[in-house]
Amino acid sequence: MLKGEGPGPLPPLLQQYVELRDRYPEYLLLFQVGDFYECFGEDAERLARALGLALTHKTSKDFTTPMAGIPIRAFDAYAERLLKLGFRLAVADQVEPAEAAEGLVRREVTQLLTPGTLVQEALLPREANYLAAVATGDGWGVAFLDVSTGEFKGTLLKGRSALYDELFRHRPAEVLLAPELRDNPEFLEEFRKRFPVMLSEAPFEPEGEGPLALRRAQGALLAYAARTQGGGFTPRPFCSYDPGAFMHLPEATLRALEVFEPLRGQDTLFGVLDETRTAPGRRLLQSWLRHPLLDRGPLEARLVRVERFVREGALREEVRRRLFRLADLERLATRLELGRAGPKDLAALRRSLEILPGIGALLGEEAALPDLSALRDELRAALVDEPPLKLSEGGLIREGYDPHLDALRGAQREGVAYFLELEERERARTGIPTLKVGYNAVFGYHLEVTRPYYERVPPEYRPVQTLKDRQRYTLPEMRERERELYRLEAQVRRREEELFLQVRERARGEAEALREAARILAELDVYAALAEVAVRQGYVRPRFGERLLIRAGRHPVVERKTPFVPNDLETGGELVLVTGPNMAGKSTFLRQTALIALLAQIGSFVPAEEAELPLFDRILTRIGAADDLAGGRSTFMVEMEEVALILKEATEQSLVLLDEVGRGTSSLDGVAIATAVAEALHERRCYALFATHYFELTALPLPRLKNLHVAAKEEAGGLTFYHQVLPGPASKSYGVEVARLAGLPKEVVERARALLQAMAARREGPGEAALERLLTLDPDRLTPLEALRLLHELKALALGLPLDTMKG
Ligand SMILES: Nc1ncnc2c1ncn2[C@@H]1O[C@H](COP(=O)(O)OP(=O)(O)OP(=O)(O)O)[C@@H](O)[C@H]1O
Repeated sequence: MLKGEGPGPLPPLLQQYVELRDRYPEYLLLFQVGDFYECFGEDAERLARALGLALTHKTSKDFTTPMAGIPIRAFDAYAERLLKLGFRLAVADQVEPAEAAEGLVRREVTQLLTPGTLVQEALLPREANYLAAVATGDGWGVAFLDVSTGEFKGTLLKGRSALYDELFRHRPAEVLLAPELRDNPEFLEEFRKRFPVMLSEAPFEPEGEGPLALRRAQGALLAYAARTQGGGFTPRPFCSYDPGAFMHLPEATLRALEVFEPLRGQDTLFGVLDETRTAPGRRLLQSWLRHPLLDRGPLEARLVRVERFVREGALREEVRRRLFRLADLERLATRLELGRAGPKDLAALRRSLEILPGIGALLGEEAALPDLSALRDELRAALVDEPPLKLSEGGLIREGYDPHLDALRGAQREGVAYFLELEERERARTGIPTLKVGYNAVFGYHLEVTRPYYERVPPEYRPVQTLKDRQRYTLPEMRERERELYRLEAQVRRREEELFLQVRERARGEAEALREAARILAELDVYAALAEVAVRQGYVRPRFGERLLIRAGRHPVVERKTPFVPNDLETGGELVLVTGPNMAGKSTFLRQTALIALLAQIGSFVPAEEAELPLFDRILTRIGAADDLAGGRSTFMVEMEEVALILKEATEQSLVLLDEVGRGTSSLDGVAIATAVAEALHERRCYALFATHYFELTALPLPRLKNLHVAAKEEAGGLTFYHQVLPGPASKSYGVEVARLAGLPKEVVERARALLQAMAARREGPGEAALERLLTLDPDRLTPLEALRLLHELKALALGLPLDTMKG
């Protein structure tokens, strides 16, 4: 029931509201009343709270209820906020003109809006906008649907972590979980922490082909899309893909390399690369970054295309200039199919089709664009230059397109001309110089006479309205003419609508060709964008081979902000240890190597003077302070889990980056773990870069160990960082020096220096000291307490620590 006060029955308007609202219980119903969308009762309170709106009251004779609303003209902005706040929206519009209604205006729900099923350009992000569904069965089935483009795909995965990686790659806006997952509190809790997105419900009835889990996921997506799109929606054919066909980029890697999202600051790899000029191009570039290729053939093919645009600057510029004016043809094709394309959409389509042949001519064979000139000509002939936003506004079909419409408009013009002439005629006839023909919504056309001339008003004038200083009249012949005009107006509107729908139908028939054009143009856009970045930033075309050789490599994101010191790397799959003081640039060096590899495997040029790279099957990373995403686990625990996964997955074709593994525990454990991990990586024969503070590692007796260090120099004023990577291990750690630079209190720095010296001295022979102490005592004469104290003492001696640090 509607929360309200008063004894009476619900007023009819609210009755209608409640009926519609109850049909969409999971949605917030926005109910059109004139120029506003209103909510009533508790929903009004929710709406007002969410948007910070004033809450008013709807009051009728003996009923009152809270009311809050948003103006329709500001709908997009409010809807976007509401969706972000986690609302699903049902929009109930008045579906007949208020004048035509007998009693209450008819209202219907015309749109259901949820974050994962949007097709409204104004509400959509520029990225792909996925709805995902997850089900279990013979594995983990996950399927994705982008309603705005019709993209529909999915895959069967073996385990939960693969599922998380796949979801993380696609960043769905909304997720449907099968009942067995939704009802599993442990799964649900973990899932919600990792993916704070809207979870919605749908039946998981199997649809399509393939393993059961995948069919169930597909079924859920189709059911949900059918509900929100009102049945008119058919996705593109389902594409079952194999994540193993692409380079494996786990969530940890995408995060650590800041591919799409910054860890700190705002800059990302995508941000640097995104010189695309069209929305489909932008989405394609994102998709390439999520799915780097494994095979040389297609990569070389991409590189050839990028190289052409690098070499031919004028061509690149010209193509990019034209691409800029293109509409999002991919999403437009979907709106055509859904019957949701408006006059502006068709105008944008026309503009785009006018640009197409020019691009085709510039590129020749390379852009085999479908011929859409017939549709273009049709749109040119049919639509006025600047059509209105809404079909109902009228005035969108061009003169000369349809003889019938032209005839109606001709008659309409004559009708209007009659009223203009009427003014002249009646002035002459009555001798009233101020006589005017006017129009208003209530009385229609009328004759207006001011007070001084009342006496001259002829008897056949029929008064319709009296104002302070003027009277309004009508004539029988005027009434007739007016009715005729209305009739013509309605006919014109109807005819325009008919013609518009015909043209839209024609365009809809070309939806597939439009998608094809969009696909080709998106690729062009990405090639041109990658070339643009390559030229601006001085990238080179990478080669693929056995060695990992990078000459004068740079970090593509860091180099945009600071003067960058380029660095070299050459390895044939050795374990490369990188040492050097904190802040020297070890992490940056590791990251830039991985970013160069990633860029090469999407077919991009890379920030270096020369680069030869193996085709990596995966990039695995353990870098930086691990945020505990799933909650409850310590930093060290997360770190070890990541290392475990790396050791499990790394192959000879993998690029592995480890940054300071073992930091999160005691230093002895840390060294031990780091050493064992280094040995295991060495064993795996993967391409590994291992940055560490443990100098013990640099001397490990491993045949394929290579030491590099990042140079720094101690000078009078402290440390100078050169950010230069040089052969061999670093000479010492400089940790205390960096601590001083960071502003640790002077006395603490002094104390640390002293301790460091003491420990270094004792480390010469810590075993000796412990042994000596052991030999001087008689175990039989010790109390248990003394024995315990002694054990602490021995341990301190063995570690070379001062005794007073080991109390307790
Ligand atoms: N080659 C380079 N040229 C210019 N600046 C660099 C270079 N490498 C790193 N830097 C800058 O030096 C700073 C420290 O870099 P980074 O975090 O890589 O150091 P680190 O050795 O990994 O430090 P820590 O051991 O404390 O993690 C950063 O601000 C980075 O921008």
